[in-house]
Amino acid sequence: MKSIEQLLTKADLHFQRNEYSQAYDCLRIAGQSGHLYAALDYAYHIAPNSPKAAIDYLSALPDNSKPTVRFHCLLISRFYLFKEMNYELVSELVRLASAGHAESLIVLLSWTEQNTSVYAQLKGTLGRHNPNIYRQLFMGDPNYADVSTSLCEDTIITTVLEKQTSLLDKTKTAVDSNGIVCEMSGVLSDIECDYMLLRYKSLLQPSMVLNPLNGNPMKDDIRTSEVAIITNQWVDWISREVEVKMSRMSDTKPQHGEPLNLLRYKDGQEYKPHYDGFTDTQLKQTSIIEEGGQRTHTILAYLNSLSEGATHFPKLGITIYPEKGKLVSFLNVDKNLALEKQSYHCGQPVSTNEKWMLTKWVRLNSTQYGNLVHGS
Ligand SMILES: O=C(O)CCC(=O)C(=O)O
Ligand SMILES: [Fe+2]
Repeated sequence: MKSIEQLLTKADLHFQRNEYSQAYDCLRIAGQSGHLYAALDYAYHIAPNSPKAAIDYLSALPDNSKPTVRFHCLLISRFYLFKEMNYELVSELVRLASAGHAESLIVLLSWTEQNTSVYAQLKGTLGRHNPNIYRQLFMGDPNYADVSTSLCEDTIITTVLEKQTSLLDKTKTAVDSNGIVCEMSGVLSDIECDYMLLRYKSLLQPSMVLNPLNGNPMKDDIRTSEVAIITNQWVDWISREVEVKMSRMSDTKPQHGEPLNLLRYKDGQEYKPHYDGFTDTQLKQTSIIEEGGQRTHTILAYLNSLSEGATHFPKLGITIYPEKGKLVSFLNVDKNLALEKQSYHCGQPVSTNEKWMLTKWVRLNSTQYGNLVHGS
């Protein structure tokens, strides 16, 4: 019988030699011997193709009653197995939240209207159990001290399920007569917007664009913002939820998405007029084809509201100002998959304010990222 440390060292060696199945086998056993992160790595490795097996594996661990283990079972159920929030799932999330589990509380808060008693109860529970996370998310608002009642579980379950139904019933509005650009307000909750910004801002780096000649990322004056690319090692429940909302709104599949980009523009930064779709030269490059082919759609989400820094489509004469929680989607190609010339657009410069947003570029086919994060 090997120790956990020996198993992890062995897994590392296999990873270095690209021997993935042996490496994950070591993680599986290390997980069963009590190493939680090895167990989660293994579970997320098998979840895209075998979500049920991933949940069974986690549920059979010796520490299967730990909130973290239960939370990840629920996450796998929601995004890989059922692909929706159902009654059982929300009730278990509420039980974890009642016990003070921070991530469960944040997920539930993101599904709840502000200024309601349910919101105040969830906020209070987060403040009491996780004061540091509370302070970051609510910027020091000390109001939770007023709310001392315990969570009213049935009301929370009903609230979350009703919110899901109301979001599914929402319809997008075409902004131009051909429906190239569409918008939908109030899709992301304030908590989702604030959380995405706070959680991922530490990953910000200068933005890149793809070199039209060889497809390699490069710095260019055309795009001066900073960007955080939320790759699969950083995704969590909230970021996946945002992606699902973006894909519903644009009638695309979450599996076809590239990783989300979090963008920050400040001090005159901008994204000059450009196409998101690839040129014919870029489409001949294997790296682009392998990763799902042409970028057919773009979905933007604004994380704050501004009266500058609009997204502008000069050929369509459309100007959309950032509005917190609003999604905008547009087509980068026409019916024949040729570049949609009308999709030419820019992010206008900001002067006095910071502009925070998310961009999702969606490909014609599945991406490796999409399958890993949303199942196959
Ligand atoms: O900043 C904007 O409003 C547009 C961003 C954009 O065009 C992009 O990320 O592709
Ligand atoms: Fe763009």
